[in-house]
Amino acid sequence: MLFWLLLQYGMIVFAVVVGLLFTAAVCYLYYVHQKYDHLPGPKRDAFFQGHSSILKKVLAKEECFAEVYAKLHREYGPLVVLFFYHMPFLSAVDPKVVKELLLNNKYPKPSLNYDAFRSLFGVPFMGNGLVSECNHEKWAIHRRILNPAFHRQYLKELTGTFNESADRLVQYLSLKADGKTEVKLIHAFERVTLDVICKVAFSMEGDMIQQESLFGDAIHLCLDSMYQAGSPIIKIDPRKKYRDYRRDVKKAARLLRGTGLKVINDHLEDVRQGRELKKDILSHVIKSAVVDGNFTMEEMIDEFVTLFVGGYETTSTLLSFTMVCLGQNPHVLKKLLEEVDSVIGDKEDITYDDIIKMEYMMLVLKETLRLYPPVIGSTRLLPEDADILGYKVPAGSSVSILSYVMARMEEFFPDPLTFDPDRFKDSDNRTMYAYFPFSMGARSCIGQQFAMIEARVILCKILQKLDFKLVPNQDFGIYDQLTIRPSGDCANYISLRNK
Ligand code: HEM
Repeated sequence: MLFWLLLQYGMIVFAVVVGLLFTAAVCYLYYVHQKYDHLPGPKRDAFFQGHSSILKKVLAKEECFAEVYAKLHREYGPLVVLFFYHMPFLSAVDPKVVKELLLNNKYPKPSLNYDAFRSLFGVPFMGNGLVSECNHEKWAIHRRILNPAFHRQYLKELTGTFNESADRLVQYLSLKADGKTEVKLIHAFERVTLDVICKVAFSMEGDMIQQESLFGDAIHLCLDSMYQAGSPIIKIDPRKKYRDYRRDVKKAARLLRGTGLKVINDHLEDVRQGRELKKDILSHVIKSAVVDGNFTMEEMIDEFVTLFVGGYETTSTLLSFTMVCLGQNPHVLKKLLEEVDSVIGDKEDITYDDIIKMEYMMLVLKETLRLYPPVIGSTRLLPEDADILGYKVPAGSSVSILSYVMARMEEFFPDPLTFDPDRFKDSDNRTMYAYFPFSMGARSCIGQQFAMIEARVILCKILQKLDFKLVPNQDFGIYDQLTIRPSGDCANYISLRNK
């Protein structure tokens, strides 16, 4: 009898607690909605999930985020808000907002957005490396130490290493250059950029181009899981499929950090043995850690993984999209080949001085980054209430500024969907804050020079020796996985060039 009374009492208490929690959640969500309901944007599909149909389509890879926002901005104007569950996501596409948010250090990166960079299902990943450190003072110390390693002057001295990797790529592609084999360039570029980052940044041994590499798969898996972090289900779903997924992601994160630990220990051993430090980017971190104690071991591993991830997929994506654009625009390819032949000719070692003469190639890369910026934009946190384009936006909001969307707007780039490298020859102030594939301001990409040197050396080498023809009727869409990349394989028929 007493048992039943207690059970009934317990159930009443439980129902009251659940009821209170539910009411609190409803009130909270109502309060959050009220704060943003004056902003433009589509109607929410559901009170709790917000714009869940959009999120579902994006996570199912039916649409990419950048395209979703591009459509919304066309419909609702330069400021748009979407709700994913209780979280408002604002996007602004206006040069004044870009300038204010990106060039002003008072707007930090929103820490919450970078949680998925720091750890994956509880296993450390990029930690508080340069990309994900949101405390400005802490970030500034590490950035100051790493800046010289990415300076043009320093990278100039490493052009030989870029050449060696590009030569290995040409060898690899030449083996398939029979004019009829479909070669998936996307994978070839992933291998070469992995090879470059391993050698230039970390002096790692081994040929990543000829060998199947575990690292590429590990990075893809980690990027995918960072992307999927938008869905809370994936973190807790007990079904085998999701348990296996979480296990594989954790294993991949451990592989990358474990490799970092080994590479760092090799460098530290050089210091202990009094040997000269290797001429690579990691040595700048090691020197600073040993001399000034500016990095702990965990922080060094954070930077290792950050550079590994940041430096590999972005540049391979740029190369893949460039080859798609060149294949689709034979007049551009012809002009570029003329430049390669006149500046490089049969030269084997491409120097920094050679590549800066390749002015048209630079325009081609810039135009590719306009249409296909691998990182679609940046996000900043408003520390206090702000007026954005005439709307009051509450403190604590995250506002995204999307290079992908702005660089495809007619008002900044006439006839935006046409691939026209010459448009950058005389670009004016209109485009100054509408084109920022490497972001802008203090938190802009540290690897911009690195990527552009690498891309030019690789393009020069492959165009010098090989002919490319896009395999017709393949998928030329965009695949969104945190960074964007071609949804197809960028398949080409390759033959040796007949000059
Ligand atoms: C085409 C190639 C690349 C593109 C389009 C690109 C783009 C970007 C963008 C847009 C950001 C800002 C991200 C944000 O706001 O959260 C960024 C940051 C960063 N990128 Fe790149 N990136 C490229 C290549 C590289 C390379 C080759 C490296 C390293 C070797 C690199 C390392 C980094 C790092 C460490 C940051 C964080 C910088 C900081 O906050 O101090 N990136 N990149």
